[in-house]
Amino acid sequence: MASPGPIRLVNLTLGYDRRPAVHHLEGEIAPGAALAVCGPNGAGKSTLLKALAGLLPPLGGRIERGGATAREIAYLPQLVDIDRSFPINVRDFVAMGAMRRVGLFGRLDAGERERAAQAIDRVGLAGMEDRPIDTLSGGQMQRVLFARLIVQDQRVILLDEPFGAIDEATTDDLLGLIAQWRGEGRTIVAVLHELDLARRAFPQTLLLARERIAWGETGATLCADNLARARAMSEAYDRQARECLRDEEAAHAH
Ligand SMILES: Nc1ncnc2c1ncn2[C@@H]1O[C@H](COP(=O)(O)OP(=O)(O)OP(=O)(O)O)[C@@H](O)[C@H]1O
Repeated sequence: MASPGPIRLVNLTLGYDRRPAVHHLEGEIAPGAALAVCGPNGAGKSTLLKALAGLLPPLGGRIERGGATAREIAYLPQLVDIDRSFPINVRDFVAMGAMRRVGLFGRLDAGERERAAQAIDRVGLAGMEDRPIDTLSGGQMQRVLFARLIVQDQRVILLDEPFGAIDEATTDDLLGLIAQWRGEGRTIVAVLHELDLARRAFPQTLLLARERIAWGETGATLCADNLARARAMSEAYDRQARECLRDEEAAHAH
């Protein structure tokens, strides 16, 4: 892999319909870092990941991707956002990770097929290659999604709540894979709700509550003081948003 530069967030403001959801973020993700993004519900964590993946243009500021294009970044959305009704089996779904190399309608050569088979084996799903993905359990589906990430083989990997609804055994297996990716020098950014997982497996954490509360070594970032500030910030923001909404409704009523 070519040696990449850091990912830089420069005065980054993100939002929807011109309404900011994340304000004036500044920070840097070093190549090979494993960064957890934590914070209350609605803090803007998924919004930040979408922007890093190039799926949401900034309202202000910018993201510098250290020489990589957004397409060279692998992104795993939340499981609930993935449409599983598409009729496709495990083998073909995992092989789709090779799309950037072979093109949308390109033929998979023996090397790519072997790569997909190895990835399925690595996540512990050997023997399930022919299963349609809509018949998988939540944990099995998460393993399939990680297998597709292996095939994608990108140096930056973004994970939105990868351990959301999965049991301890699956979590441990997937944490093992993340450790392997780190050993290979890849950069990992993961939205995590369980702070203990961040403390266990991610040396760096960004604590987000619409803005940066803290960003640094995980233990120090997730101290009681910072967590209380994040909660207060988030509650104040929600209160303010509700008041704005009331004002808008009142304006409409007249
Ligand atoms: N597609 C959208 N259109 C409009 N507003 C959105 C959209 N997606 C998210 N938002 C708003 O942006 C804000 C941040 O949401 P986001 O999903 O990034 O938070 P989060 O930290 O990931 O939350 P959670 O922990 O609940 O998943 C919220 O107020 C949310 O309602």
